[in-house]
Amino acid sequence: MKLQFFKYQGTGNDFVIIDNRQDIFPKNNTKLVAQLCDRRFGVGADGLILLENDKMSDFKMVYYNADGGESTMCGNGGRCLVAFAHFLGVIGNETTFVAVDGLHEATIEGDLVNLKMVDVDEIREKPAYAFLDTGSPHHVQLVEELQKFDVHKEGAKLRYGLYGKAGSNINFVEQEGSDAFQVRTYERGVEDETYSCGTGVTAVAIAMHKLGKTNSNTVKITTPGGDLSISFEQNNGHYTNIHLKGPAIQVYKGEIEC
Ligand SMILES: N[C@H](CCC[C@H](N)C(=O)O)C(=O)O
Repeated sequence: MKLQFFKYQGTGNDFVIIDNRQDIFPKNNTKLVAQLCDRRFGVGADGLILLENDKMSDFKMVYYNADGGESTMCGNGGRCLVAFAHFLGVIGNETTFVAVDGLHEATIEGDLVNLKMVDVDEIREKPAYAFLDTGSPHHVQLVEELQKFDVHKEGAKLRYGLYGKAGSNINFVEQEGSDAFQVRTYERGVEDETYSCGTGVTAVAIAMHKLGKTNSNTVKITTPGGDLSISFEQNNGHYTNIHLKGPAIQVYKGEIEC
């Protein structure tokens, strides 16, 4: 089968995106998804995303990690899918779409996509880290000298050790300023460090506010793949109106025999 795909990246978190409104993609073929994401034998990506029709909203997002398994919400992937839907003319500059964690509103202006994330009501605080779910599960841990930190080794230890089979994404953080942080993320389902993780930087921004490391409701996060901005409201420990904003770029369009 000849398969047309588009390659997108959001601050270096990269995706194979397929217009599946005609329901042509073999969704249960885990091997095929993993092969398409393989950086040697396939296109290469952190994940694969399907754009599908939805009766109640503009479109539906289906997300798969590079290991081929369908997974929880992808913030950077959601931003890239909004850019793709705009490119196809499925939407204008505003949209509401459905993903595995519910409805998401988003706006697009040029290359910048502003995506509303799910509310966060529970943040588990431990002495050395915080754990919260921003559409995907995230461990958030402050470290010294982040640039020298062995993210892959330490991330895998926590992902398989502390979080067992279900796992979690692991974010290591260094404070840069009163409302600015650097983040590097070990991503579940990629089983490696990615250049950026959208639900991850969202988790970091909220955890840093909860821990009192910042008093600002708009936080700038620098990742190896670029900068993202997270804004939110907070009342009695409940975080709402959470927005993840950053670039989402179409890299190329391709065709693959599979
Ligand atoms: N690997 C994540 C999903 C993708 C998250 C990330 N790419 C993002 O931008 O949020 C998980 O299985 O929980």
